[in-house]
Amino acid sequence: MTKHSAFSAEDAAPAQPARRFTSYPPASCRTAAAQAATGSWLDAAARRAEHDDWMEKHPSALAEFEAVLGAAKGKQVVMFLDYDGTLSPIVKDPDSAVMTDEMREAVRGVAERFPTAIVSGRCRDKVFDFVRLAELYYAGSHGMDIKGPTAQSKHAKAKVCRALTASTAAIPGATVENNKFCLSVHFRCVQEEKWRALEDLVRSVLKDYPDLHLTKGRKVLEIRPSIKWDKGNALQFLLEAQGFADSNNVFPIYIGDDRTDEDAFKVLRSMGQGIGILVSKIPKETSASYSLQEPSEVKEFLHKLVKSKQRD
Ligand SMILES: O=P(O)(O)OC[C@H]1O[C@H](O[C@H]2O[C@H](CO)[C@@H](O)[C@H](O)[C@H]2O)[C@H](O)[C@@H](O)[C@@H]1O
Repeated sequence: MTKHSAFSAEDAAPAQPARRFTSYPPASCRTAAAQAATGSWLDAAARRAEHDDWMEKHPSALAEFEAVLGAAKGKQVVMFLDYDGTLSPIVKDPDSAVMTDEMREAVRGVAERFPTAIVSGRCRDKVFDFVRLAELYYAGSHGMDIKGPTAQSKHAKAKVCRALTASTAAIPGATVENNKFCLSVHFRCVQEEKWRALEDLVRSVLKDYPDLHLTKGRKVLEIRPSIKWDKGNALQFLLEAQGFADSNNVFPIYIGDDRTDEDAFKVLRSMGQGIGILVSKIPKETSASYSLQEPSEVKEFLHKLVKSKQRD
């Protein structure tokens, strides 16, 4: 199997051997320096081994593209794409997480050939504003915007949004994002020493709202209604809505980077159909079968898929 070539530079073993000192530092420091260098080299080697092991279990969807195509042969590919960290890079300001025009064209190309859905934690309108492609299905608020909760829960959420905004104002850098049926409390710009305090504040606000629960994403606390409705349900709902319920001839491909995407990966595993692709540079516990390192590889994968359709 092809191993990942783009192993990150900071993980690589030091290029230089231990330096030679003439008079300074003294022998004891030399030993300490040599031990530190050996230690960090061993750490790097262990990290590389862990990464290689993970790549054996979750090979690159690009390197194994022909195998993916082989598995999809004769079946209807249905594409599911997470937004943040999959189609757009992770950035500090959630409102600036735009996708590039090249990525938009790649998604458009796929959507012209395969039924395609965006499944995001963001509210549907916001993710649509970023993607701006009319020909797609959109599932916002972790899929809740397909099967919307009641007006009463929306009202409760507006209240909790105000309460969270007020109570987290004391933590510099914390921001609250209203995702219509869900809320996000961002801490990417909060000093690490304050993370615990922020979580405690959020949890204390949520005590008054037993119908809401908290999950964690990439430097984000996500608050959602405690109903069994996640990206996995959204995937099943969208397959049914597109007429693929109980079909053996469907090959869903779900690409995502975060914990909430795991619900969709698990659904695919239990269906025994299609594949999940995790977008990650580092080894992570996942139910996805394949991996891609970053959004630029997602774009390349989408381009390959479009080309494969032209080959048919
Ligand atoms: O399901 P997704 O489309 O991946 O949405 C999950 C959350 O994504 C956004 O937050 C993440 O991306 C931000 C912009 O790059 C980054 O600043 C933040 O740290 C990440 O967690 C979005 O803002 C959240 O509302 C979504 O829940």
